[in-house]
Amino acid sequence: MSRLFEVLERLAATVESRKGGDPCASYTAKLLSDPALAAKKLGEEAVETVIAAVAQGPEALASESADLLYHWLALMAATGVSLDAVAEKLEAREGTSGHAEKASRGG
Ligand SMILES: N=c1c2ncn([C@@H]3O[C@H](COP(=O)(O)OP(=O)(O)OP(=O)(O)O)[C@@H](O)[C@H]3O)c2ncn1[C@@H]1O[C@H](COP(=O)(O)O)[C@@H](O)[C@H]1O
Repeated sequence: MSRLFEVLERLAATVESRKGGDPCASYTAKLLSDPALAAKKLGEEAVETVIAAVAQGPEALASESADLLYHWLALMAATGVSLDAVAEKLEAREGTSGHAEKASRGG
């Protein structure tokens, strides 16, 4: 697991470094310059991940998951949502069962 986090940390830094870059030279810069495009691409990658999970097997799922995580990092950077803000949300949920949280909303 720590290998994934190390890769994600490097990738997040690379994504940040593309801010203000040339969209013709960098696909990441293209996503960062257009949050709607970044959101659309994330949606596509999410669907492709689901298809891989239900119909294509572990290798495809790993590959689509990598696409998904890259595009998610790009969307966060494109919209200015810090990774710390996401971490804060996850931390606040630690120890709370999803069932209990849903019940507290009357679900
Ligand atoms: N991890 C990735 C990564 N994963 C996927 N992709 C790109 O995401 C795109 C995915 O689009 P699709 O699957 O829809 O394929 P497509 O049909 O060719 O794309 P579209 O024409 O629809 O945009 C492809 O162009 C992939 O190459 C990535 N592009 C970049 N990175 C990382 O970002 C770094 C910086 O990249 P640049 O900003 O392009 O220099 C790279 O060194 C990598 O580490």
